[in-house]
Amino acid sequence: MNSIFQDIPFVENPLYERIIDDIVTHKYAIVEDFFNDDEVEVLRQSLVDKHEENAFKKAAIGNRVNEVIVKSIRGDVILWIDESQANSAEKLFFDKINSLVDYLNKTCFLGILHKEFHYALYPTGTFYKRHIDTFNNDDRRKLSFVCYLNESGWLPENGGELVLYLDGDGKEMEKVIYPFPGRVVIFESQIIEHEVKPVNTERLSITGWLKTR
Ligand SMILES: O=C(O)CCC(=O)C(=O)O
Ligand SMILES: [Fe+2]
Repeated sequence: MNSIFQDIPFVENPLYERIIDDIVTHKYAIVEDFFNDDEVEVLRQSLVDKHEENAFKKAAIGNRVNEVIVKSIRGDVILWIDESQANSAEKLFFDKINSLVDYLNKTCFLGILHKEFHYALYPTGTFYKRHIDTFNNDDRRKLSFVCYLNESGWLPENGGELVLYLDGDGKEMEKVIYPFPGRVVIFESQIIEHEVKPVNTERLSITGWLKTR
């Protein structure tokens, strides 16, 4: 019998399978070249244009109910991205994100229903102290997602490393991750404490969360 639920063949995606494996095993995944050079370029240009239009705001800590700006904790400026108003760069961004989210939902029963993403620019000298991405009054964030949009040739001496604090058999272990362009880091929002070390030059990214409910 024909039905609209006729089997659409499920095609295994090796990259997504690897991401899922890494998250299940290590609580985080690092993906090189999730966005290729051209994609990074258009996304960076979109960030830079909006920043030049003065659309960015100082980032706060806490959520929208409960937010305060504390420069001794975080110094980046951000702009939330509205998917319904996406420009061509942002459409390309959400196409890739949505493809991964669909796959996660088909294979992992994570139940991701919502997402939220913002551009972030860390001016020279800024940082984001050690923290966790969920709030006392809201635990819907399941996966944190950071996508780096820096120019190619990012040097370790630029600083701005993302440090994940992991559990290495009862002993804390630091995983240091450089914000190389095209690289994406995904981690469990409710578990992984992390920080952004001080930057010695501007540092550009898109950060977001995949959420339940
Ligand atoms: O930019 C990064 O590497 C991480 C940013 C972050 O931790 C956050 O925005 O919550
Ligand atoms: Fe964070």
